[in-house]
Amino acid sequence: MSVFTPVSDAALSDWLANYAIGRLVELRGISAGVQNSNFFVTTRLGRYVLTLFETMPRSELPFYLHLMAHLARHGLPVPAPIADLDNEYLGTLSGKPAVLVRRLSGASDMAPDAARCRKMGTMLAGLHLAGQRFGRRQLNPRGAQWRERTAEAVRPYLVADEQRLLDAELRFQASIDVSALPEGVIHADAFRDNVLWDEDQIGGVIDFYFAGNDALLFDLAVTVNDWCSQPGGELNAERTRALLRGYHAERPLTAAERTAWPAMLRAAALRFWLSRAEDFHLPRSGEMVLVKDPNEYRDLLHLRIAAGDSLPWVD
Ligand SMILES: Nc1ncnc2c1ncn2[C@@H]1O[C@H](COP(=O)(O)OP(=O)(O)OP(=O)(O)O)[C@@H](O)[C@H]1O
Ligand SMILES: N[C@@H](CCO)C(=O)O
Repeated sequence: MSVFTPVSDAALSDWLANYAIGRLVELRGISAGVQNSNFFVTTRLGRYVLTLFETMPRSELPFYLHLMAHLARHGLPVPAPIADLDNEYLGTLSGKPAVLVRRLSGASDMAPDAARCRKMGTMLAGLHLAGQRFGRRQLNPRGAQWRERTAEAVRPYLVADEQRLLDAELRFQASIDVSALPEGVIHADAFRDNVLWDEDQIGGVIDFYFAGNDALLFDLAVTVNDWCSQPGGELNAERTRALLRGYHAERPLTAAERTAWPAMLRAAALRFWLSRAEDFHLPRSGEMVLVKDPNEYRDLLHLRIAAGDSLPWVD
């Protein structure tokens, strides 16, 4: 369920009077997604998605909206926000911060083949290259500081083996020098369900609300862990190499990134183990988070540690 705050046709019609996209033709709630209220909106001039932000503070939203506008200006298929007649992206509807973005075409593919993984690598490099010139900066909200804080909060809920794994991994990650890694704005949640395929092209990359500045390689690791893991969790070498090659052809990976690759795959696995464990053990009242299985990413972390240095790379 993803419509938490209702919007009536009448309220939306009034709101749209301050936009240049024509009168309302159809309003329909979207049944996927767990963070915000989303609606498909058709007007006389086109198709859009209306998002009402349920929990994110209004002050944090301009970073994301301007990032999406910036990436869209660079030709990437991301949801460009629509400005109202006062030239503002962010409005208020049903008492919530609200934005209209362009509706993109396609559907997600939960079993992408190597050719699609390669295209995803190309897309991620494009996002990183365009992001280099983005004028705003915000640290990855799920970066190193968040990791420490969240680990402390969820640790009491873990069993002894899990606590040992967590403590050892936090020590390991704290020992990694990331200063030589190229950094920039990363999507940070480019899972398969956030990418829409239109025939064999990527029609959309959505859900930028975890974006921030961090090592670009971390984004690649998040993406590879989700796109290229086999059912047991081990990386599929063909798909991993395809994704990395697609990326490398656009933004060549450096020697420092090669060295840091195993550690980044572990950092990415830890990040999603922690966020899922937090959602599971410490659900915040008033937040409607669909809890995904934390054990999947705990087990992925075990596997990446066990793999040591023998993980697929571009070569
Ligand atoms: N710009 C867009 N164009 C086309 N479809 C979209 C767009 N934005 C969202 N959708 C559709 O709405 C669904 C829910 O959106 P989204 O994933 O952003 O929800 P959310 O609740 O904000 O985030 P989460 O994925 O964390 O639950 C997507 O799976 C997709 O089908
Ligand atoms: N991609 C996240 C969900 C939040 O967007 C996860 O799988 O835990």
